[in-house]
Amino acid sequence: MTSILRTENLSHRYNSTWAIRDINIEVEQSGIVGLLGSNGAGKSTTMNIICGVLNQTEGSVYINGIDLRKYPEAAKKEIGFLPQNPPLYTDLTIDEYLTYCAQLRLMDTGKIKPAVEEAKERCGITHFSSRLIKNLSGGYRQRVGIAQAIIHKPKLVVMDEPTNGLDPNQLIEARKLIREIAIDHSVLLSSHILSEINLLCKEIIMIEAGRMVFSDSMDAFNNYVQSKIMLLRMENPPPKSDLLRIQGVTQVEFLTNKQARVYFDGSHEDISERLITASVEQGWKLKEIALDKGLLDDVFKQLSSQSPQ
Ligand SMILES: Nc1ncnc2c1ncn2[C@@H]1O[C@H](COP(=O)(O)OP(=O)(O)OP(=O)(O)O)[C@@H](O)[C@H]1O
Repeated sequence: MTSILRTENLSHRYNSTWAIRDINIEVEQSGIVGLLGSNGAGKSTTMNIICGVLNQTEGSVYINGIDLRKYPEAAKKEIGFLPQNPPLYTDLTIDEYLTYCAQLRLMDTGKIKPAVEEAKERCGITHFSSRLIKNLSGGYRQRVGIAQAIIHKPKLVVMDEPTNGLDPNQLIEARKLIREIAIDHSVLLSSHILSEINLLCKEIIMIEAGRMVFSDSMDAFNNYVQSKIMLLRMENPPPKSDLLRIQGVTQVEFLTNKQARVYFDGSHEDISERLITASVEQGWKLKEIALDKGLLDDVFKQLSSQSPQ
């Protein structure tokens, strides 16, 4: 089956330095693929090129097998795009705005009204149809942004940091909506937050400083990234020097007076055993011991030094 998205050695420079270099992405027909990278890694550049908003310096983009550079109109029919700052016209109502977006997508006049109704229904914004966009909350504006991205029923929906800046309740709703959209569309979604990608995506592509450093399933990623940090919570913590005396411990950082981050060498099973034994012997009253995978900087360092790409 043809991949819905394939990029070949995608490279771009805005000035003399490359913003992205040799990005090779392949997205199959359904589900959510995450594009992870720190700020400035090249996520927006990659997504803008994939959506035909920016012309690449080198390389190719194929949407459902169609060369985007050669046949932009045909290829763009299959793409919906939610950029980092959704292109909302805030003085229009939701109905006016979505109708305008459908016209820009060159949809047949007779199909526009039902398409607007369907997109509103899917995004849960029907009850605000005649409300001006400027009078909507951030979460609802994001839904309108998603509605414009799916109005023409594209096969691929590209979302640039769609959960950025949402409050915790809006976040839950936005994730739910994205999962629903992914049932019958392929979704490529970017984030600089590893846990966000972990929650939503079945596959992950990671870029760092414009280069692809990882591309595989989320499970493979979690197995690949071996954390070298333990988080300990103790009722009666020892001094730092005692922790540093334990074989394999290389660094200790107290986050609160009861919680410590312990960096180690060797296997985590060995170090856990030594820490637990020391806790029993020395009476630290260990309440929690867990691997800490949350430090994206460490993951980047580990992957960029290990990856063959
Ligand atoms: N219009 C531009 N002109 C010059 N340089 C640019 C331009 N847009 C982006 N860059 C540079 O290209 C690199 C990649 O930027 P890009 O916005 O693609 O990264 P990003 O991963 O999306 O980051 P963020 O999450 O901060 O948006 C950065 O070094 C950035 O400074």
